[in-house]
Amino acid sequence: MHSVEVQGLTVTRGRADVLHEVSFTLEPSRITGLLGPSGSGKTTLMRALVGVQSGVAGMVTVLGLPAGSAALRHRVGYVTQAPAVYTDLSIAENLRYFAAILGASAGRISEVLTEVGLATRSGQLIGSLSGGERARVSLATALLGTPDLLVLDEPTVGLDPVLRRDLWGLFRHLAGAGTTILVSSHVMDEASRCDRLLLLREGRLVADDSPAGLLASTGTADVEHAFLAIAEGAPA
Ligand SMILES: Nc1ncnc2c1ncn2[C@@H]1O[C@H](COP(=O)(O)OP(=O)(O)OP(=O)(O)O)[C@@H](O)[C@H]1O
Repeated sequence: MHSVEVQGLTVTRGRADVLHEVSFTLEPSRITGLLGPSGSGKTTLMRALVGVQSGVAGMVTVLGLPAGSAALRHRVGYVTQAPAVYTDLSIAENLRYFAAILGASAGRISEVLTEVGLATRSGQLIGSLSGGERARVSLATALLGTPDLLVLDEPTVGLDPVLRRDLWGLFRHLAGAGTTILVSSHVMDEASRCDRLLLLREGRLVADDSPAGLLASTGTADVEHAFLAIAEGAPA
């Protein structure tokens, strides 16, 4: 059973089509990496899955329902590139605010704080946190509702290698519990941590394969070179 099914997704932003006839599925318990150069349409694709993008044509079904359905609000977690948290509140106050909206319990707040490694910092104001810490608070808010689908837009940007490793460990743990994860990155070395890769180029899906399958089909040694091989071979 697919958790996400996208068929013929075309998105128009301004006067231009920024996604062209994109089709793919996502499966539970899998981490799918969404890779592509800046401007290739990664954020637009994620926004379409979450149901906050306008100008959408085609079919986007999430957990059996049309993307953006009210019933999906608790079941889909979305972490945007810019942390969506209130800087004049503490970590705990932010989480209490979002927990109230979602109907999540106080116990759940403690759980997510532990998952993102911020349990001992809950009283600290967001404004005094580092960028990486803010990103983890943002992730914690997305986890509050125990989502079945987690959509993460470049969650490891600006994080040091230890935090990046820890966060990928957390993603793997969540996938192990059945969560469907879509994570965008333009750091190609993170691609090898994914079960599957979607490569976007100029709004078109140019590859959909496992990391090993991608290297084998392009005869390359790493995802960066695989991407270049595909980009050079594909018509713009
Ligand atoms: N509000 C908008 N109006 C018109 N065009 C837009 C708008 N927002 C984004 N675009 C265009 O849509 C295309 C895809 O943008 P998108 O943000 O999805 O790319 P991305 O792959 O996520 O890039 P990055 O890695 O830099 O975040 C870009 O060409 C961008 O200029």
